[in-house]
Amino acid sequence: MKNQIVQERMLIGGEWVKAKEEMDVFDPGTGELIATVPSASVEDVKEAIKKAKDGAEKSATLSVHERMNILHKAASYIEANKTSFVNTIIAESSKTIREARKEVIRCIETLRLSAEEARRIDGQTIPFSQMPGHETRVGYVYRFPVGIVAAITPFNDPLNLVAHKVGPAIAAGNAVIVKPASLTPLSALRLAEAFLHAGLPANILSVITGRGSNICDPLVEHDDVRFVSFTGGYETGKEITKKVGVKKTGMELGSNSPTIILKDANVEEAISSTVSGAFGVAGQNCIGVQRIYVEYPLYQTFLTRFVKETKKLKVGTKSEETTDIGPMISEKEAKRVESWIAEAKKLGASICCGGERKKAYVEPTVLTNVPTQATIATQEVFGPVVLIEPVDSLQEAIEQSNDSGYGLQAGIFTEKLETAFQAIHELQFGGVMINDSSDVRIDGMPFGGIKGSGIGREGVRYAIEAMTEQKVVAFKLQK
Ligand SMILES: NC(=O)c1ccc[n+]([C@@H]2O[C@H](COP(=O)([O-])OP(=O)(O)OC[C@H]3O[C@@H](n4cnc5c(N)ncnc54)[C@H](O)[C@@H]3O)[C@@H](O)[C@H]2O)c1
Ligand SMILES: O=C[C@H](O)CS(=O)(=O)O
Repeated sequence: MKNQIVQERMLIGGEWVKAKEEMDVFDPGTGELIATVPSASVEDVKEAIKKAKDGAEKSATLSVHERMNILHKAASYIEANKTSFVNTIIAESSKTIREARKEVIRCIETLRLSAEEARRIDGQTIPFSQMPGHETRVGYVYRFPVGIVAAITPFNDPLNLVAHKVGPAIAAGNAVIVKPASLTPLSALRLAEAFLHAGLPANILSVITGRGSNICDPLVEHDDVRFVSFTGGYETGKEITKKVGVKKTGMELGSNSPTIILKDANVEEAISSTVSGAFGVAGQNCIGVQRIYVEYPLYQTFLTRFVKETKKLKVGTKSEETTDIGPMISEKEAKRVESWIAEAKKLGASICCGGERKKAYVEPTVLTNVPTQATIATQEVFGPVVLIEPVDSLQEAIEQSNDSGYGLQAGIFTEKLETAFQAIHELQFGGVMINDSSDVRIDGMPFGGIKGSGIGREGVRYAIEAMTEQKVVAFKLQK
């Protein structure tokens, strides 16, 4: 039986509204139309900002325990409706049922962390008398909310990466306007429902659905928006930074993450971690393993074992428990990855396994001997493809790893502490994982990259810092 097509509404202030135009949402695995969402207009954006001004005043006056209570209640609502949230992620995104369950659990953690961190938004006293002439001054610094946060989010984690912006924004006493990915907007709408059930006052949260720049430009350019929190591709981030003007931004961008396997590595651990890191979410993971550098004595053994494990992965229907890899987010993206593989092969690369595409599904693919001028060697593939190359030494592995416009996270497998510390010091990334692949994140850690991978850090406490301003207060005491 064909799924019922749900005509969704978007949340502006405290009201669920339609727009003059609608936008279709498809299941990337079947190509079926699963819902329509409003395609917001510039007028809708302006209305959301107007409502958010009122929301920001309300949010700032909420006590810390009120914010904590709302965040915990939202988390509990999601926990009580876990299956529904899992099914929404499966329907609109690339995720398998096992991947979707993990994301819902992480979203609950993110919101509970946000509640906890709300009680830790503190300041410090300033010893003014350190400076001659200021002996009679005492003072302190404290944090206050920026006001309105614009949150623009990507398709691959349609729930938890929205929570990583909404949770900290509310914990810090802000209003937040979310513009979710046009391909996966439904989970963000369900998250908004959770907050309304939790008693979030009207106008603090809006979720405006629609396409990219036509509604994002008026959002990010507006002077009343004081923090732009963007997660997405490098090119989009670059466009946004040109438009935001004088306001705080957080940029969580792309990567082509490396993992180094030295000859003293625990091979079984390395294989398990890098296979999972390379092909989770069909490779559509910002910290997914795209490049693996293996020290020569281990290279052939590692490559043979990696290919053997890769061939065991089941590509298939997202809702089946046995499926390891679902579809990419669209057939268009799958064709892009297919063309990058073809280009690498034409330039001399070898395909050890995979390489085939069927509609939006791409087989997990292992390439070797990839020329450095190949697109797939330098850009972010954001698909189920990994390059495995030999290196003569740690130094060569570090040089190859750093030879990238990105710098999000890297991994290295070695048993030697000195080697690990050399890699930690010399790898130019926002995160270095030891005896793990690059694909490691907990929701409480500082997360973000350098170079083309972004500006600033997310992770609940760090997002709260970015979504607040500091105010210094000094009292001049009477002598
Ligand atoms: N660093 C991180 O934390 C992180 C996490 C997840 C994904 N990502 C990155 O996101 C990318 C994949 O996600 P995507 O394809 O949704 O990214 P994308 O840049 O295509 O879109 C991200 C968001 O920006 C919106 N957008 C598109 N064009 C825009 C424009 N001109 N102005 C303003 N907004 C615009 C989209 O509608 C979407 O909501 C990858 O590069 C991935 O590495 C990074
Ligand atoms: O795609 C990038 C994500 O931020 C990684 S994680 O899903 O949050 O671990």
